[in-house]
Amino acid sequence: MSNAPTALSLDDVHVRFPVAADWRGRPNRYAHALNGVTLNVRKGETLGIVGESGCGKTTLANLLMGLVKPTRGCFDRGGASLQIVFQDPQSSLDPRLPVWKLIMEPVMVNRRSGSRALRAQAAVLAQQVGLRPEHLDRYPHEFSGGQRQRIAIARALSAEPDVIVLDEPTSALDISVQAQILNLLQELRAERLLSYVLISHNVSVVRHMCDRVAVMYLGQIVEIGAALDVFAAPAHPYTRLLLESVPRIGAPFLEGVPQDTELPGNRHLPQGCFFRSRCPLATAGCELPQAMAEAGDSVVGHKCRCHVRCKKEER
Ligand SMILES: Nc1ncnc2c1ncn2[C@@H]1O[C@H](COP(=O)(O)OP(=O)(O)OP(=O)(O)O)[C@@H](O)[C@H]1O
Repeated sequence: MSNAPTALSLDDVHVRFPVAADWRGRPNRYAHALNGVTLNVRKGETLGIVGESGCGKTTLANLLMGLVKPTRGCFDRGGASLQIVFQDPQSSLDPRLPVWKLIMEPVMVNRRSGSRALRAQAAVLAQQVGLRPEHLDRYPHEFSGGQRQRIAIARALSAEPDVIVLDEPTSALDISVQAQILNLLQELRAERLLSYVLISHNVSVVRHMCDRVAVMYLGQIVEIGAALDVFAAPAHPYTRLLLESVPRIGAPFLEGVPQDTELPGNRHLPQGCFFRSRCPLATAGCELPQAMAEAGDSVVGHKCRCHVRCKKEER
């Protein structure tokens, strides 16, 4: 997998959103959602994106789907076609359309096939995702959450994408249904040689599904590597805390972080390492900007953005 060709790549991508304007209406304050993301997605892999709320995961998904443009840097789709599966199938499916039209909608805009041919195609896709022929003429409200997500997956497949962005694809589903949907996604990836970008705050879903994982903090990737390596030996202090923190009601997301430390906002980006103010390993050297460099475990492709935890920096 590490030698697989690249499906798409991002080079030093920045995205900022205007959040305030001067008296002439010109933006003068920004939310810095992505701050230099460099990343490639390989053909046939599942790349996981993890990080706490507000780190830029949705902005990254929207960028991949062409819904937001980089303010700086380059996004090269390399000719790949992309589709997305959203978290909540309840709101992502048009309630007025029957299942077969929902499934074929992404291609109906471009193709002039007759409705009989489209329906036949929908039947094949429905069967591949575990729906039955009699489901084709029903409407979304007649289905359970898991079945609706199967419809959303069939819909994404109908456009024959190279890459599917999975934005929290199972977090709206009952635990018992989550595994079925994840297994279905795994089977479809193998059958169709798809690439997935799996965005999730659920570390165990990423561990189960992904070949590689990228950890985001305040719009930057702070660690990337084979999922096995990152989970076995997390290098960046943020990743360590993220993996150690067990979500509990009322508990802070990062339990190892002292509670009197300030969470830096993305309107005034910190100098140096973005995680510095919350980091248990912070030293004077963290006041300098941190570059991605090989993590100290000598595993090829395992990189992190921390001078304390890296072999040497690639400046
Ligand atoms: N359209 C927008 N206008 C202003 N700020 C935005 C906009 N979209 C995102 N942001 C800001 O950019 C940052 C990243 O947001 P994003 O939604 O990408 O994070 P996230 O990791 O997906 O969070 P969550 O898991 O809560 O959805 C946040 O601080 C957010 O407030």
